[in-house]
Amino acid sequence: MRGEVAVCKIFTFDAAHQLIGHKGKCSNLHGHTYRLEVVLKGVPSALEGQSDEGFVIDFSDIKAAVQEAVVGRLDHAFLAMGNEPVLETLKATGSKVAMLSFRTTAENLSAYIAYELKQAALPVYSVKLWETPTSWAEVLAADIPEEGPAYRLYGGCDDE
Ligand SMILES: Nc1nc2c(c(=O)[nH]1)N=C([C@H](O)[C@H](O)COP(=O)(O)OP(=O)(O)OP(=O)(O)O)CN2
Ligand SMILES: [Zn+2]
Repeated sequence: MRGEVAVCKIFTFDAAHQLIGHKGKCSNLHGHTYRLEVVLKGVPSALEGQSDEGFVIDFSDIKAAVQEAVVGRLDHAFLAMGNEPVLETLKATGSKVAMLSFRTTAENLSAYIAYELKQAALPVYSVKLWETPTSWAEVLAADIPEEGPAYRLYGGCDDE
């Protein structure tokens, strides 16, 4: 839309996961320092003299909203599909688990994050999730179906 500007806030979080059935080393329990790039788009506020004048959205408000909606849940957690043998032990010993109920690929995680941020009423344009310094997945908010990301067709969500 005319006059729109994109703004981006970057986050990092640490998490563990295991891709059961992966043909390579990612079938092992392992961890990543994920880098999350959240891009929001909108027309900068024209409200003269207001705190938000000239902002699409205050970076500090993005930080708080993204932390609340996703990062707090994922940081220092085991990202679980539900089929990982280690899951019962983690639960029994009180370790932090984010029960996502989808295969925890970068593709699915970026779709999950974009969907959650949309649900939190943020004007999300895209979400890019770096799993390693050389691997990322990106989802455009406009490409997420109304009923939620494709992983919901073969997995549930939020059944912690
Ligand atoms: N399309 C996808 N492929 C892979 C995913 C994924 O989410 N989507 N995930 C993995 C593993 O989780 C793995 O941890 C990351 O794989 P990779 O980039 O191969 O990791 P490396 O440490 O080998 O990275 P290099 O920079 O190439 O050393 C696997 N595939
Ligand atoms: Zn991995």
